[in-house]
Amino acid sequence: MNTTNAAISLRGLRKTYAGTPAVDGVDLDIDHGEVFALLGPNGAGKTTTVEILEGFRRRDGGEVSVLGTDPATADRTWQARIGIVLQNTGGHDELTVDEVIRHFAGYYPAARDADEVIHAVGLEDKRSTRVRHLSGGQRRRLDVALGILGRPELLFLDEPTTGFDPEARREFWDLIASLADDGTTILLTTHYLDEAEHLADRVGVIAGGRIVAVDAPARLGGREQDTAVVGWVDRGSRQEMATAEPARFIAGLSARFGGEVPGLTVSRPSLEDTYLRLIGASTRHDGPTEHLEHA
Ligand SMILES: Nc1ncnc2c1ncn2[C@@H]1O[C@H](COP(=O)(O)OP(=O)(O)OP(=O)(O)O)[C@@H](O)[C@H]1O
Repeated sequence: MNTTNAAISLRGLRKTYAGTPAVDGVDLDIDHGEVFALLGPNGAGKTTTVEILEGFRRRDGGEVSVLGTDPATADRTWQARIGIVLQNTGGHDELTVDEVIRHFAGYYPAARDADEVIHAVGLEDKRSTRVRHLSGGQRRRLDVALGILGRPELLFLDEPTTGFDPEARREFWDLIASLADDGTTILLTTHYLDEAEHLADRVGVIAGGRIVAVDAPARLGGREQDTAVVGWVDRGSRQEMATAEPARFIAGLSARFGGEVPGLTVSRPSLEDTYLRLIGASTRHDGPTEHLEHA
């Protein structure tokens, strides 16, 4: 297996539940320092894949290397190098935010400073609040705080901003960007396409347990080569033209209007359009998958 610069390397990963494949031959390399978003509809196999990488689930086939180690046989030293934010964590209801963070800091050989972490996730106002009194979004921030406490080289984030209000999501994105700047490798799953577009160096789309596309968000599924649609207003009526050469077309329009083009817009398929096309194509080939969910 080629693991030269890969923080994560998968070859032919397979997992079957009661004879039904949930992950069906996944090959993937994620580089050190990369932010990688795994996208896919409900039931696509994201959580199963990620939990195998985290060492929580056993695979039925394939090769897996995470930070140079097979998670199925990894020890505590390896565990201390990764950070995990699961979809639903609970517990510690009677402790305060401050107590929970200081308690878990004790488990790591070189934990981040508790105050620094509380500040990073924006829970300063809640440091003396018991966990059971936190809102859903605040609990999620606490989950993230616990995930980054041990200065992980590799951070797994499973739907990290579900339940966040828009401002909290932006703040969280800044936090992830700063962790990435420090060299942390990040694998996140999300149903928010804008989140993937904002944060990820590359995205992988998984459907029916198979990877159907991997690329930078701007290039996924040939997006950057897709036809652009130029819109404008001519004598009060909206016009549109699909073109592979929008700059040339707009130059022609501008000449016609003698300068500014009224109501000019240029649009290309959004990441969501591309994602839905990829998922749709996969669904048609593989039979029905479960419901789509996206923000
Ligand atoms: N413990 C389990 N036992 C049986 N089937 C399971 C188990 N965990 C997952 N599955 C099935 O495996 C498939 C993949 O599930 P998985 O949770 O990996 O999907 P996902 O992409 O994370 O979905 P979501 O976006 O809803 O979180 C689904 O069909 C699911 O029903």
